[in-house]
Amino acid sequence: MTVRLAARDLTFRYDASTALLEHWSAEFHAGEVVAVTGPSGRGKSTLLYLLGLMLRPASGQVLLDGHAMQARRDHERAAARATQFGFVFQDAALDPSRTVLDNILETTLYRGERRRDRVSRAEGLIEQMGVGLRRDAKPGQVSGGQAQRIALCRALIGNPRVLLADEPTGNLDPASSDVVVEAMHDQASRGAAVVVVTHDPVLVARCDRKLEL
Ligand SMILES: Nc1ncnc2c1ncn2[C@@H]1O[C@H](COP(=O)(O)OP(=O)(O)OP(=O)(O)O)[C@@H](O)[C@H]1O
Repeated sequence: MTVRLAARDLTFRYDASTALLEHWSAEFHAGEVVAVTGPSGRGKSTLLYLLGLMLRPASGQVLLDGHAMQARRDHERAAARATQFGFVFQDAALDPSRTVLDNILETTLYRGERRRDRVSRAEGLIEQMGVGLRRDAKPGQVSGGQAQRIALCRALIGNPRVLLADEPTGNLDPASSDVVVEAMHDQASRGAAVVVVTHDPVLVARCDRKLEL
């Protein structure tokens, strides 16, 4: 199996306090959906930020397709994030001043694709996720569950090689959760490594593997 993303010997602390992660290693394969579980406050979201190149560890490496990303400069890490990663934040983190459609399109702005093509892909995703919204709705007008699925659309539209999702089914009923799980497996079947932080046992059971933090 191809190792898409690897953590090697990661140590991380926010301040002088005890380390949240200490010499932590794991591999995430192309085609695989991995659940990360563990008690609240253990550092699961932090791990996703490290894997997603938003934080730098005190020591250790994150490797994307075998390339060490730690020593790269900020703009190179940002470029990798924009082109290779999709991220679903725990609170969806939609921009309230822009429409749902523009929130989803945000990550595709610099890809040199025609707007018409990007819009039709976004609309396909909105439909697939069963969000049931006018595309000119603003995030203030959507429910928590709709916001989560919109955030997933935004993460998927760039066809990421790595999809990192923090509690993506936290606000969802079982039918909507199902759609989200299917979408994550679809992305894995396109060759992505998918890492999902969750407390939801139903979601864990539908992942290929579980890592306990
Ligand atoms: N920016 C920050 N600065 C300082 N401490 C932080 C920061 N972000 C998180 N922490 C602390 O780090 C610890 C781990 O937080 P994190 O959100 O990674 O845990 P988690 O396992 O995802 O928790 P939950 O399951 O409740 O979402 C917590 O004690 C939290 O208070």
